[in-house]
Amino acid sequence: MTEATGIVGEFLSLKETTDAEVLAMQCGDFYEFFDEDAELVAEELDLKLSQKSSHGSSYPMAGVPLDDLTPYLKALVERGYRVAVADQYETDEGHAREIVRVVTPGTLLETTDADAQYLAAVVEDGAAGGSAGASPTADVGDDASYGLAFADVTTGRFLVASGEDSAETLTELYRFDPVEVLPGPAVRNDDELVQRIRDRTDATLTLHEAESFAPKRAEHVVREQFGREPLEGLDVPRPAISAAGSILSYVEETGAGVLASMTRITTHRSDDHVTLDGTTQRNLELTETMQGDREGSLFATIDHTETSAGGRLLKEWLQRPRRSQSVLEERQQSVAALASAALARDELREVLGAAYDLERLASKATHGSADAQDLVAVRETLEVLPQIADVIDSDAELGESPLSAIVDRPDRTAVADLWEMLEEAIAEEPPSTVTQGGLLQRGYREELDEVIDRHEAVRRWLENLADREKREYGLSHVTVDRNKTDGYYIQVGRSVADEVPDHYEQIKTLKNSKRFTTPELEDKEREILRLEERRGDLEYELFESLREDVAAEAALLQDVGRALATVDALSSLATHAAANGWVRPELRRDGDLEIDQGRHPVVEQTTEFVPNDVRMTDDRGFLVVTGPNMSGKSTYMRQVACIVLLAQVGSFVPAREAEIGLVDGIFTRVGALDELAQGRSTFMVEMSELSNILHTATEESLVILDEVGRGTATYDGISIAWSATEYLHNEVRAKTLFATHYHELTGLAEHLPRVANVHIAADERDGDVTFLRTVRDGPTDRSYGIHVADLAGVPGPVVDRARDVLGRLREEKAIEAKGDGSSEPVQAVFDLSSGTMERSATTDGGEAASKSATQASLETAASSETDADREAALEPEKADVLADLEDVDVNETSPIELLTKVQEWQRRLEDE
Ligand SMILES: Nc1ncnc2c1ncn2[C@@H]1O[C@H](COP(=O)(O)OP(=O)(O)OP(=O)(O)O)[C@@H](O)[C@H]1O
Repeated sequence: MTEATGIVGEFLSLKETTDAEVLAMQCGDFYEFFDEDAELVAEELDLKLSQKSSHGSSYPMAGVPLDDLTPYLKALVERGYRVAVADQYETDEGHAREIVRVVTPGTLLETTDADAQYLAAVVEDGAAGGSAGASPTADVGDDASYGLAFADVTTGRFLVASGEDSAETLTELYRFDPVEVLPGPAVRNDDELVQRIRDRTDATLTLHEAESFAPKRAEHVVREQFGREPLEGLDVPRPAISAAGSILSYVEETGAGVLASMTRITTHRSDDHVTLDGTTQRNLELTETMQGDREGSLFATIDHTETSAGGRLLKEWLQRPRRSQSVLEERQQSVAALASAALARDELREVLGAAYDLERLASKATHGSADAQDLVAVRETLEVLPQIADVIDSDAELGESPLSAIVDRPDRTAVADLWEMLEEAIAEEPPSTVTQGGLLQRGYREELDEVIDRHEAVRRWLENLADREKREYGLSHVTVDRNKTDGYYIQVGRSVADEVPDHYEQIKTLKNSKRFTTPELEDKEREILRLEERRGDLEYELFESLREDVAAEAALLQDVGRALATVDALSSLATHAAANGWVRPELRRDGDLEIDQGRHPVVEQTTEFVPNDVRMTDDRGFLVVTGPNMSGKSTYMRQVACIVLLAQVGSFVPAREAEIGLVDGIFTRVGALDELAQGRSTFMVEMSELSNILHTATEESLVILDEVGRGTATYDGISIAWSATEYLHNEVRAKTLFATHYHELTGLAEHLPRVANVHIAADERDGDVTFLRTVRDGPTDRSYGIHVADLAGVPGPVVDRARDVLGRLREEKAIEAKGDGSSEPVQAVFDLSSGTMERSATTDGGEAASKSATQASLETAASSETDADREAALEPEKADVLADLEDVDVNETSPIELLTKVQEWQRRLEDE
């Protein structure tokens, strides 16, 4: 193919200069895509493809009108493409084109989504040594530390953070859920970490130039942006500065033009926040359900915010619960005041309804994309602040709450000044285009008023010209109009065309009329065109400078936006609390948890919920939760986690009364639906999550374990569950709720002092199980697994036999409990491989226990004689099934396999 020249050639050579996947190049009134790019956008965006020939070759071409680029850009970026935009400008020699912006997921300003849109950078601390080629357990134990920076170009938020190891770093990343991540030089070579970032976030990974991460250069860039002082006050770790510097250089390089909206740098300290890893956020369905729906998540349930900024903040609170009692109590005070002031709260929410997203508007103003309507939105939102303050002041309780300080934080005089400036400047209902005039108020600038007056005068002269001509020359059928080719003209009906005065110059003859001009009309035409241009230019100039004045107040707008969002988020919490009978929890430092009549915040919305108590104190910090399938174990445990989390958001909680010991982290290990979808082994995931918890949780953490060990053969499963319990109890000492089907674990309560059993009660009458959903102390007293088999129609003899087998297994399987030293361990030994009891050779106590277990097993064996008789009386197929049942080694078979076997037996029995 010959080298393309002309427009296609220009496109292809511009494309070579960028690493963006797609280039949109302005050609007059269109943005065009050529060649492969055209094919790609045609495919992705359903655009019509045409052909453009250049130098004997033909190239695919697609285009969108100039003003319509935004939605296409957005769609491409949301699909993960980086899109370069080249604009056209005039030069002495004609047109030239230049790439002005590369739009990427993290620098997309045109978002319509209310969520924060973070661009993140992750840098490994060089001093700590490389972790490239980290082991699969890099989640824990590797010694590299990391620096992180997060920027939201749509709101100007800029934060730095650090991660002690890769696990903490991933937790921070998940907390901010970035849309784009810039891995630093060492991080990008760490396949394991990169893979984990990909797994745990939906972010696009972008390789930004390595030099921008260089400590000296990064520090310089950061100081240029934020000044010297904030950095010194912040005590930001070195790799976090590198991360911050690279983000700033990236934002600058991609041409988003919003650097000025990044007015402050703040540190996000993980110590201030409750550790909440990605798995836990998913398990507790914080912002989306396990199925990925927003509806049904905790956030969707409690979100009654009126503004998108308020919703964004509330979500941030949920994702980043706090640990400081004073911060939380301050929020609680506001929620309490708002919850009891129903009328004032409604009023506040109504006023808030008129507020726009000021943080976003500030970014648009600095970027130069805010139009006059956006500035009206700024003005109207600034009005909201004093109105909110008035409502708060008018209610005694609200006035005394921290809400007053929240609305007083932004500089109210500066707000009033900015409001006044906009009020005087912007027209009442300006158009959305900024180049066609009508943007500004009369009286705003004398110079503009003069131009407008003259423009209006000429316009009126032209408007009245037809009437004047009719009157003066006695002409009927006269109109005055303008079009592109003829300019202004006087049009006279053909019948009277001969009666026109001499100074009329004919310019066109039409079928029924003739068009004329006059020297005076030509003068006026020149004048009006000049004035139109002048008015447009002047208005745009004034508007631009006004927009710059607004952009200069970005920090103020962010303050006001934040204050309004805070009031909105707090009102939302109060609204939900009032509507659902939630109470203010008492926050405690001693770690005790006492929830009276607690409910699950989401499940209670759709179900007649049976409230339950929770008591976890120093002497019962580990609850083994048992109960039949579907009885409500998971719900109960998640309810506890959600209540603690809500309390650490500053919210009220669904309970009659609650005392919440503050935690430093919430860890959960629940089913692994989503990992299954990613094709990873369930059991491997289960174990790496467990390992993570055992390493990371502390005495101040809350741990929720649902069915640990289920993913492997029963022996392994019980052993792991058992030893994890001992470790959590003895070493970690975290407050733990552990739901299990391994009845064996309930025995631990007798040997480990802080372990207590609770069970979810079920009532059985006439063969039917009724789930009572009530949590009671003590273990379940029967095996409902077999009961479920019974309910499912497994024949009576099989069920009976299963009960016997179970009874034997239980009695024989005594396992030594390893205590924390404060109580005597019980010792009994069951030879799992042979299925026989052997005497323990260790302690006296052990021998005694062992003996009694042997005794019990003998008794069971005796009673099974009758079963043998019963077997003999069965038909052959039933006997076969029974034989198979006996052959099954329960301890070497996973529950899934067992279930499959039961199904098969059922089928065989039905076939009979
Ligand atoms: N306290 C309650 N009041 C009313 N409904 C409840 C309560 N607790 C749980 N439920 C409902 O009971 C059903 C089963 O709950 P859950 O999944 O927690 O049971 P489970 O014991 O964990 O089951 P499995 O052992 O099979 O995992 C759910 O539909 C849940 O909404």
